[in-house]
Amino acid sequence: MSDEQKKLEDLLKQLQLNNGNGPKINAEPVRGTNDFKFWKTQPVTSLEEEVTEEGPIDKPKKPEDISDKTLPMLAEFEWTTVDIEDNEQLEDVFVLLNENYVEDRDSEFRFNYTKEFFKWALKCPGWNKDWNVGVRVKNTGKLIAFISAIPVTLRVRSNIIKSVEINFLCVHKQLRAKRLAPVLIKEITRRVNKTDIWQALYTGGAILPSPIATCRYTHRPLNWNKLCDVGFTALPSNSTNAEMVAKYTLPKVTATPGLRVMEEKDIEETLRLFNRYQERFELVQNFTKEEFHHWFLGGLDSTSSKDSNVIYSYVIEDKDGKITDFFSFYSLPFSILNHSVHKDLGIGYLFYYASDADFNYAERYNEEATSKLKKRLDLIIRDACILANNSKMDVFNALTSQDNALFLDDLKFGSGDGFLNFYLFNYKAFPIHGGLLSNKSNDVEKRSNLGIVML
Ligand SMILES: CCCCCCCCCCCCCC(=O)SCCNC(=O)CCNC(=O)[C@H](O)C(C)(C)COP(=O)(O)OP(=O)(O)OC[C@H]1O[C@@H](n2cnc3c(N)ncnc32)[C@H](O)[C@@H]1OP(=O)(O)O
Repeated sequence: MSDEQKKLEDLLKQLQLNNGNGPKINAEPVRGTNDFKFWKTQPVTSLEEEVTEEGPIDKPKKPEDISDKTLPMLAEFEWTTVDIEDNEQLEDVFVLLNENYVEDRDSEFRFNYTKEFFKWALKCPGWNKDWNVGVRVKNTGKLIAFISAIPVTLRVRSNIIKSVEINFLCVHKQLRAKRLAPVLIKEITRRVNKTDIWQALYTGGAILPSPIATCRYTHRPLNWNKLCDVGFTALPSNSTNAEMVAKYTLPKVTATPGLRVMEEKDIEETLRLFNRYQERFELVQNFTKEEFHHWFLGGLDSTSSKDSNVIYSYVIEDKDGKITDFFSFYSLPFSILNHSVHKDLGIGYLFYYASDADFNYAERYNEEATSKLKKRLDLIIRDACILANNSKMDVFNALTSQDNALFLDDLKFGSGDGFLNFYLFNYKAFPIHGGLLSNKSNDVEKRSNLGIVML
């Protein structure tokens, strides 16, 4: 591995952003399902099993069959339902997450979760106050653990599943390995089951029984100089600074004719385009109009996440006024501690996109269809990088999901060390291709059949 690659790998290692425990994946010894004391008791597909039929694992239950009582909790702690509309309680959550969500990091960088980010992530249409579950120290009231659920409608191949997405599971660093996580998971399961929902989607770096898909993180440096300055990377010995800057420098102006910020009036047409694009994937989230509005135009109220620079959505309109493409990315920066000049590191994450470039072809893998879509995605995702850069983001992340493998190499996204596993709770499903070949490089030909992006 060259110096430059090594440095980039180091940079990428530090940028294992989503779900914190990504970097551990390679170090984990291989375990069998029986070694998972908690998970072997849950309705999940075991690691050894070959799925022969898709569908729920547990026998059907009714909400009345589920206990009304919270799970027992250790004497010094107590359950709390975090009211995320109360600024103080919301602050407790982001202090907990900012300080404890990401592991394996010297105390140089921290996620800079903001209230706006949480409002966007947790207050989606249909959100349930009861599903923001915390644990506090009885004496002091300090929040030491959290888990959340939001409602989603999933499509797994042709089956529509009313479900939840579980996210932001976190236990304070000093209280790790005390089996609190299984209690949090069981408590959120109880609360969700009480509303007659029996399936969940979740992701993580850790390998648990059993991933339905595995994707890899990729990262596109935008501001090489700053990434160097803050110690994320150093100048490779065989390159000049000018060469590295030239490699990653993007123009200020986007290239796609008709590109503009997505507006309220575009919602219906863009959702139609998006739904049609998503048909190609085997696992997707189905959005209602209201949900689409929330996830792509920001919050539900006037203090919208869009205005707070959390979610960025763009459409491309042709000369007849038809929307032909759309793309979106969100921002979740790091705070840089103890640096004299730089206080933040801007990080953009590719979210959803759609294009009609291959709609005239019945077959997704048709050579001409592939070439048209690749050309289009190269153009529009490059513009996404330009816009992210113009919005002061320093690096742009994408997974190997969706059709991403078509543009990742061309647009200079480097493969990261982290992998993200996708899991379904109480639902057996055949594996879904995550866009990786067996040697873990991008599968440019087949791309991915996973059409869902989780925060
Ligand atoms: C229908 C509704 C259903 C709803 C529920 C659906 C399921 C939702 C599932 C949750 C989806 C979350 C999605 C996200 O938010 S993924 C993000 C997870 N958070 C982080 O990585 C932040 C930093 N880490 C921590 O805060 C802690 O290390 C956590 C909280 C992760 C574990 O705490 P701790 O380190 O103190 O351990 P323990 O002694 O309490 O517990 C040990 C047990 O926990 C199992 N474990 C470890 N990590 C994870 C993990 N990421 N998903 C599921 N299980 C995990 C582990 O294998 C062991 O079980 P087993 O090996 O004995 O079997």
